[in-house]
Amino acid sequence: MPDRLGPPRETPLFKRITLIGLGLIGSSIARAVRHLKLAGTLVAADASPAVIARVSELGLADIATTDVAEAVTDADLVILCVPVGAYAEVAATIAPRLKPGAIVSDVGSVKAAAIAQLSPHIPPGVHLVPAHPVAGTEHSGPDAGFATLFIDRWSILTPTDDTDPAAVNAVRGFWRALGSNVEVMTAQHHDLVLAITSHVPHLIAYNIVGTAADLEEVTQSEVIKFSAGGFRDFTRIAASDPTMWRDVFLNNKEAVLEMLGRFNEDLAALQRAIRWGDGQTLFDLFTRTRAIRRNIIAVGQETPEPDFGRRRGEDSTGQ
Ligand SMILES: NC(=O)C1=CN([C@@H]2O[C@H](COP(=O)(O)OP(=O)(O)OC[C@H]3O[C@@H](n4cnc5c(N)ncnc54)[C@H](O)[C@@H]3O)[C@@H](O)[C@H]2O)C=CC1
Ligand SMILES: O=C(O)C(=O)Cc1ccc(O)cc1
Repeated sequence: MPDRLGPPRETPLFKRITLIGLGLIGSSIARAVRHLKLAGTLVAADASPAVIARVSELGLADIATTDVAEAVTDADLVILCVPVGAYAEVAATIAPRLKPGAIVSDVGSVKAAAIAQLSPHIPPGVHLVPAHPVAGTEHSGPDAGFATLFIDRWSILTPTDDTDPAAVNAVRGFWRALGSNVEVMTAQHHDLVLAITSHVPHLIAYNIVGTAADLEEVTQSEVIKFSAGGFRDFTRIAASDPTMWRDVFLNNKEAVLEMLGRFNEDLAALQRAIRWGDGQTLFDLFTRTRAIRRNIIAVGQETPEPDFGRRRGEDSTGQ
């Protein structure tokens, strides 16, 4: 699988791109946009002065500012890369400064709530094209980003029926340039699929690490000391950003609760199989799940072993 971006473009895709939020995802986009010369001018805006100082030190943008409203002036493409809980505030701040014809997009992990929070603020003549790159790590902040993050990953676009197809195509072209495969679906479908493939797995990781930590007292600290591979993999996921994940669960409530209901039923069936010594049920499930893992690796959506979220080039300790 290619782990490099292609050569820089002769002509930029957009005259002016503004990224709002320069953490893991925003700074990864900034690095790729700079490398590929996708923007005539790249503007970076973040509410945190420390983040903006770091963006300037790292040379991630042509202009770096804490003035979010000023940052979108004359932008052709604005991408929100902030936690979903900050969307309404950011949208209200930028709305009066968006120029007609501009595209507003985002990278949020939930989509129906993203649209609900953004669309009331989008002025007539400005195009909202919600997006979600299904790529990331447990790290946060501008130092955590890397330009190859999106290569061979999926980016999902969730336009509404009213969205201008030309604007959807422009955003599709942007993510294709960053190396992603692009799929279009409804926000509701996205939220249901991601609830089971991403959100519930994170909740399970947070929960099992929390349960183990609570058991530390009775086991005299042996839980962490003797943690085997499986538990260690959960601790990586459970190290993910608390603000971002709080916002994901608060904003994809129905789908997560629906999937948790299914999960609890299946867990109860496994409990029953263990209680009654029904080895066949356990064996059949474990055989099916092993095939799923092998298939994921075969289609190249995963690095093989042992830590599927690590950056390309990192060793298995994530260093
Ligand atoms: N972390 C991951 O693996 C992935 C995250 N996402 C989505 O990307 C978005 C950003 O996540 P990360 O980059 O991981 O977060 P991060 O915590 O690394 O960065 C977020 C940045 O937003 C800034 N920010 C917060 N509120 C703001 C406001 N009101 N105005 C301006 N700036 C503000 C913060 O100062 C910070 O620099 C989230 O919506 C998340 O759901 C999507 C795919 C993967
Ligand atoms: O680090 C991991 O394993 C992830 O699952 C990263 C991730 C987190 C949130 C997303 O919306 C998409 C990808």
